[in-house]
Amino acid sequence: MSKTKIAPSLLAADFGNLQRDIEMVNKSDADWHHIDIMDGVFVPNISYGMPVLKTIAEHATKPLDVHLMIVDPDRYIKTFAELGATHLTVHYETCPHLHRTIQAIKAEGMKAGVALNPHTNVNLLKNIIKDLDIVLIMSVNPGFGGQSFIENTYDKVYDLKQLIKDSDSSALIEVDGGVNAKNAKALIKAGADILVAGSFIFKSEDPTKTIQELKKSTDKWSIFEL
Ligand SMILES: O=C(CO)[C@H](O)[C@H](O)COP(=O)(O)O
Ligand SMILES: [Co+2]
Repeated sequence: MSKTKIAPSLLAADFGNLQRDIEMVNKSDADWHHIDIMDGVFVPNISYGMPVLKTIAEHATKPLDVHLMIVDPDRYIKTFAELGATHLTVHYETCPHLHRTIQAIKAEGMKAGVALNPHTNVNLLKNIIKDLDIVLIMSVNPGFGGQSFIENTYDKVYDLKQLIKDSDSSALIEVDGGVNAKNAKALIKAGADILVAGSFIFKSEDPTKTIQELKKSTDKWSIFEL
């Protein structure tokens, strides 16, 4: 059984059929629902906000992995907890008091994550890595789905894995942006634990099958390596 988690990004879902797409994920081999919140300030795009998240939470049966691409995320930590987020990830680039932010997320009973933009060095997390449940490596510039995967992500994942091991941290590595069947295995080999995929899943002919195949491909790889 693969330990790799698959988190379909609802950003690529059909919003006219949101309930249908959430239920597809519920019944699939996916592990989490990935929810992208964009504010049009930190990133040049606005996705959706609280009323949509409330609807997602009403229909979703798997953990809600919320990825905040917003300035001053501290203002909304409590609200996201009340709406049902189980995992809350903030961007390193938006948090001048990152330690305080992480503690505030945990105090609300959620798992805490930090996301890094493609240019942000993983070693900047050295002094907080033991406090983190997740580090999300952006493999595209945040703000839009459907972009091409940035190739230096493999090295970043590998470096982060070393940092996690050296620090005796239990943080999981999540990779987000342009993930597909072509890069999934190499990402896991580099040390990724969670793969987020939006367009690759929802724009495919049979999203349920695509999730199943993505999950299976990570499985096969681990068996092959053992
Ligand atoms: O955080 C994100 C964008 O900022 C999305 O989660 C990500 O882009 C997933 O979509 P895709 O797989 O289509 O790239
Ligand atoms: Co995301």
